[in-house]
Amino acid sequence: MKLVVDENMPYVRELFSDFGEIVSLNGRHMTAEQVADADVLLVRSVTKVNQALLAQNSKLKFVGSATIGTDHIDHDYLTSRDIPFASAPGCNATSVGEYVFNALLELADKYQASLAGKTVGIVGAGNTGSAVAKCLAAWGINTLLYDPLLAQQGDPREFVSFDTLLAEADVITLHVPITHEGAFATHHLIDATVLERMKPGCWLINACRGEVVDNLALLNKLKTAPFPVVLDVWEGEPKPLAELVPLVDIATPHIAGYSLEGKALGTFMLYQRLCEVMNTSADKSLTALLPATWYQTLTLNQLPSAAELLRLCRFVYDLRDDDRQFRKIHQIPDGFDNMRKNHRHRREFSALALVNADGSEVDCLSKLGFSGVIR
Ligand SMILES: NC(=O)C1=CN([C@@H]2O[C@H](COP(=O)(O)OP(=O)(O)OC[C@H]3O[C@@H](n4cnc5c(N)ncnc54)[C@H](O)[C@@H]3O)[C@@H](O)[C@H]2O)C=CC1
Ligand SMILES: O=C(O)C(=O)[C@H](O)COP(=O)(O)O
Repeated sequence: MKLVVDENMPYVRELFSDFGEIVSLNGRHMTAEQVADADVLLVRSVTKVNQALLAQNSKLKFVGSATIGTDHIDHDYLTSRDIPFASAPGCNATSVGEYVFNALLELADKYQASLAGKTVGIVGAGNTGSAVAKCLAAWGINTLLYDPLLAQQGDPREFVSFDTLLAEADVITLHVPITHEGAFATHHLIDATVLERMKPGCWLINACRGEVVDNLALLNKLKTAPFPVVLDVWEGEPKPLAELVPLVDIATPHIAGYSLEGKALGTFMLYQRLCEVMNTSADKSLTALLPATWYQTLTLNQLPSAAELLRLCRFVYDLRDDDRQFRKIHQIPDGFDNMRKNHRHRREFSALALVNADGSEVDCLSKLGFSGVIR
């Protein structure tokens, strides 16, 4: 069999070599000719999988996307061709949760604000929104959930209306798929009108899809009445609105989900699904592939202060490094994609084990709400 795969997918060879020949390609520029004789196609979010890409291929047996979002997939077309499809729901949700938590700590530090008194409005309470809520709950930070679809489905959590969210949230963080139709379409959910209705000085974080925020409206707002903004995703990726970048507090190139664990789990979930489709047993283990837990000696108080918590979070993942690099490269041709391709995968908190200088175990990470072995 021939497997055509996105070159930015870790552990593909370890997991898929038994199935046949692996051809790694640039996902953004994959062509119909390149996939014409593929038996299996494995992509990430930058490959549009549709009739234009697949029309020349009559032997495709499986398409997988190692991502949470599937807006790049023409599901109707795959169904019409009877081609099995799998994505990786939730694979990098912890990574997004930790990114947002780190971003909040950075903003609090920059503006000398306390997170304790803030109310964080989470738009979309699925896997990534819930991961954010978990981090915040562990620190006693008040959250509001807005998710009319889950509310309608009888999810037992408490939900608020969009009006309440706008009226009460000091921070709004976005965790919805990009959708263009229906009562709850998310395209430009945050537009000029909504930006005016947010509480003055409300912080805004977008780590879902760029088009959920009207970037031009945001630019105009920031020019006249600046407020704290974190953008991991941009309208028009890989070419973000150049004028917008200097006006936001933290700017990164769609890497909120780029923990090693999150990316690896995405690949692994496709491996499991392909094994099912091919009726073969999935005998490989993700744990065996991931590098060992790492250890570090840090001196920490039993209950870290906000400053100490920030130091700890920066030790695991220093968001400022990605922000600094992104500001340098975002206008260079291919800068956005090259930064993503060469991104040094950060580990999640679950991969961290800490001991105090005296050798005693540190349990403060459990306060963060992150699962994992703390030593
Ligand atoms: N920046 C990054 O690296 C990443 C971005 N993403 C993006 O984040 C999105 C969300 O991911 P998950 O939370 O895992 O998806 P999910 O499917 O678990 O949750 C999404 C939630 O949004 C809700 N929703 C849909 N329309 C809504 C609306 N108009 N208002 C409020 N809620 C609405 C749904 O009911 C659902 O509960 C993905 O679709 C993807 O586009 C996901 C992973 C990484
Ligand atoms: O999982 C998703 O959904 C994402 O947005 C991905 O983490 C984005 O990464 P790439 O698929 O573009 O590498």
